[in-house]
Amino acid sequence: MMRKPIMAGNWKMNVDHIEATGLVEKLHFTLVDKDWDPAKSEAVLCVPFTDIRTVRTLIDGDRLNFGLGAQNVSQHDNGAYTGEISTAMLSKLGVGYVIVGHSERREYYGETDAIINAKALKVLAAGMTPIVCVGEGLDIRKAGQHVEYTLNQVRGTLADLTAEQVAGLVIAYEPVWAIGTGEVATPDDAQEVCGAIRKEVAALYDEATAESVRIQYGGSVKSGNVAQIMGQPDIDGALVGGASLQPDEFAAIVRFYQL
Ligand SMILES: O=C[C@H](O)COP(=O)(O)O
Repeated sequence: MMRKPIMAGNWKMNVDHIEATGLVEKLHFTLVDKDWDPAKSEAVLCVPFTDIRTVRTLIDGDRLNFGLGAQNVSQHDNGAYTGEISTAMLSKLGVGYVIVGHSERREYYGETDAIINAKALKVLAAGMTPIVCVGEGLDIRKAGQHVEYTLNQVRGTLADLTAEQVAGLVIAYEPVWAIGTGEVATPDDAQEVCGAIRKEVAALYDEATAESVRIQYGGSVKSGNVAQIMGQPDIDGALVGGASLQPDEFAAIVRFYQL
């Protein structure tokens, strides 16, 4: 089966809803100028909650070929969870993707595999696609435990998901030491773990599910290094932080698959 590549920009806590208008328009015009063919790859913007309405309106109004994503969601349906946002609220705004378990959520907000698993299940139940993040820190990498550590996160975060659900989701492998540091994993390093993730999905489910799930690499992806990383057999796209805030950079990354 041919997997459709997916390039997702994670704006993190940057860009207010006014600035979002400028960024989306610039990105759109850059891509249109360059004859981007959205049939060949998918582009998703994972924006702050406060930007969702604005970006949805721009996508609909200008018929832009971008998917819309959120960066987090509650694992609860509704109720007394001050400050939280539910899957129902997101899906009603036309959100299609939700990042769950980003390493920054794990590190600063204590999210465990069990919480991330609960969030992934809720996202799926609401008809959206989770982008489930996994990846090791520097100490684990130095100790040579990165593959086993990451696979353990995969097992924990995918618990109780059906084969059909896993076939449709996106797993983002982000070695924490490569996030926002300018330090990119080598193509072989990235492939080692992404290949192991696909094998693990085959072992947990079946070959067809493993062939279908899309696996992204994330960590200092830029227009200048995207080709090397995406050239690997088990890497189907990128989760891009810093470079997604620069329209020319992100447009070049999105267009990589049609060059
Ligand atoms: O979600 C995106 C990743 O954390 C990568 O961020 P970065 O491209 O700024 O290294």
